[in-house]
Amino acid sequence: MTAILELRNVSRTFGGIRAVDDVSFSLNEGEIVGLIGPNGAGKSTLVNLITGVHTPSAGKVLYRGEDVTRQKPHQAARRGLARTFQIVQPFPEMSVLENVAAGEMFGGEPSSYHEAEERAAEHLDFVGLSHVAKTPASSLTLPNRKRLELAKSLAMKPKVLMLDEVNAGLNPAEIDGALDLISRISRRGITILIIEHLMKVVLSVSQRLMVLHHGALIAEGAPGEVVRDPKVVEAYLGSKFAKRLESENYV
Ligand SMILES: Nc1ncnc2c1ncn2[C@@H]1O[C@H](COP(=O)(O)OP(=O)(O)OP(=O)(O)O)[C@@H](O)[C@H]1O
Repeated sequence: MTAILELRNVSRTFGGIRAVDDVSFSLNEGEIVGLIGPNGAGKSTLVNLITGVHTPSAGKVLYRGEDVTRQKPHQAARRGLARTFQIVQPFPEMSVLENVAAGEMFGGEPSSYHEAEERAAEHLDFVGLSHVAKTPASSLTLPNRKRLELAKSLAMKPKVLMLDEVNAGLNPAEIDGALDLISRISRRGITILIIEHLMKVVLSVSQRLMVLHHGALIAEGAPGEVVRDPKVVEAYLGSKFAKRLESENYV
């Protein structure tokens, strides 16, 4: 398999805090990889390092083998390194369709605004929001805001899509819908890095799992092995919960 994204010994410090500590990994084209770890482990910082929001203090970020360590956020976006945000922030006054069309104008290089809206309508159809296309984004329910966030990121023509807690706050039926959508996005060939606190969710979609703790990658591999790793049980899962995941056949 070809690595689409690679981090080599990446660290990032903020003052005295080592938010990301000597992290190395690759994402292969088309994979869905889960990233888990306790609050403050460095997950969001890692995404910010991949999308050019922060520059590593040390180490390298490679995209398709090209050194992109010092890229700016707009350059990362043009390369197709896209993310969703934990706190969903659409342009509230604009309609759902206009929100996605804005993403197309920025990342999709349409020949006209009309074309941007046409493509935006296709993204809304894909995520199941056609029926609220003309509604102001501010009036959407939480699950639909999350779908809008995904439609906006699809407008950016992502190659690697980083999903930050897209299932937080959803009920089980809404989570099933979101997981179905993530699988359909993956089938388009988009590589997915999913950051998720809900273990049952991350285990149901991830082909590989990585665990961050105090900024360092403490485990990486097949989900079943990672969940049984004593370091991961101690740092994150707790032995009771890890056993429950096994007994309920999640791993
Ligand atoms: N811009 C910043 N300036 C200073 N410290 C920061 C900055 N961004 C992150 N940190 C610190 O880096 C560490 C890692 O934070 P980060 O938000 O990446 O963790 P996280 O794993 O995403 O947490 P959560 O699951 O709560 O979102 C924390 O100690 C945090 O306070």
